[in-house]
Amino acid sequence: MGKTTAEKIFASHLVDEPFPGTKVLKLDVVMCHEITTPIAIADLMARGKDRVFDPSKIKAVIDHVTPSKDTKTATQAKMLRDWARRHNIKDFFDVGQNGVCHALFPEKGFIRPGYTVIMGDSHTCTHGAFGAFAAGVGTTDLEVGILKGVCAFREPKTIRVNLNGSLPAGVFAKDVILYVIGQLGVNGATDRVIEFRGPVVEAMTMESRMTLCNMAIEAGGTSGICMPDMVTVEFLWPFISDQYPAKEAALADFHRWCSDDDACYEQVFDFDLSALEPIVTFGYKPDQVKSARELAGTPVDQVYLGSCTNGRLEDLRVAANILKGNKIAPNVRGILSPATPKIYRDALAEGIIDIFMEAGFCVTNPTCGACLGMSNGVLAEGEVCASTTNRNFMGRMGKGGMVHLMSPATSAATALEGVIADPRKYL
Ligand SMILES: CC(C)[C@H](C(=O)O)[C@@H](O)C(=O)O
Ligand code: SF4
Repeated sequence: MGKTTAEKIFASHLVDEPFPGTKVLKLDVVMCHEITTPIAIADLMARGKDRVFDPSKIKAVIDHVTPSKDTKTATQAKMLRDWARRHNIKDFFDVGQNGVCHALFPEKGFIRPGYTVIMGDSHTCTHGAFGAFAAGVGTTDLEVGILKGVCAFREPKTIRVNLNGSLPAGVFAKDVILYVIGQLGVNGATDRVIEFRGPVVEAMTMESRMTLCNMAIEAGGTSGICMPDMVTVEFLWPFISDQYPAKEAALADFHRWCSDDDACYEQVFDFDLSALEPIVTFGYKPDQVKSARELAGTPVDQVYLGSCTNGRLEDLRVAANILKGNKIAPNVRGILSPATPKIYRDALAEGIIDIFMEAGFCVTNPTCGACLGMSNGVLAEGEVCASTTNRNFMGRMGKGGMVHLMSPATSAATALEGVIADPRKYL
């Protein structure tokens, strides 16, 4: 019997099985940010265990609220900063170099096919786009990870989602994942790995695959996973070119992590996406989805472009193409947070930032900020935001505020009209 990618990673990283089904895995990367890691640090210090297993395998960033907005967030940032210095963690990203963790760490080339990755953050599943097993964990697991470089998991079963056909114009990875979550439901993949397969994924850039895997958790999934292929090799090539004689050799090496043809899945879904429309959420759960066409005309107060889901260069490009030469509606505020400094600078160099500013957008520094209602665009009570983020929970972007999740294209069209709009008319 063949193995899935997740099964291969579990088998190759297994160090112990203390109880049947509970597997302790060796970790390749432990990622840290300033909201959850300081809690782990404080506890480790209190227990006299202020140590790290391997500073080169720990990556840390201040990203959720940055630069700090008040004493509380400044203290969280300081705890992470002091800890990174104390333990000689070289890959630590502070104000000026920092960006949203799930965009920044892949951009730095920290993730490889076959890796095990944990972080005290639910959207860690994003990194599965590289063919890795990447899972969000709680404080206790994070502490053990930092201290010993291992983590215990119940081995998840894999759900295979075949994305067939090809995406029509104006339809993007975000529409695909919103549609998939709509089909699976918010608990449809609980404690499962979602393996994204098929021609639609194969045609996607790494950025789009990250958008796809990013929201696996919104269907309950432990990790999303895409098969590593030449797209993966091309993305990682600047970081691995000294390790392989040629790209084909890297591809052959990565290929061993792909699921075997005779691997066994708990469930298989087949979706033909050739007629998929732009998708928007309408309620307070990410599986409450309709087409942008059906929701067109719904008023919004703010449009937000950014986050670990859709704050990457290709997202900004798509939105800029729609905004170019136009002004956003007078009733909306437009906010753009490029996800990393590199994305920001590349967007500047391409004239994208100018297009956003000409259209009337406010451009913030790279940060999570508005995505979780902490800074740089918090909603007032009763306000509605069209957003490229991943969660529409009640009050997510501000107490009493409502969020409609959508693609960068749909949010750009919505910004121009001041009401939810179908982006296809701007193509
Ligand atoms: C702050 C952090 C723990 C949280 C998460 O785990 O997801 C945040 O990133 C979010 O998106 O709500
Ligand atoms: S951008 Fe939003 S979803 Fe992503 S890590 Fe930050 S707060 Fe969480």
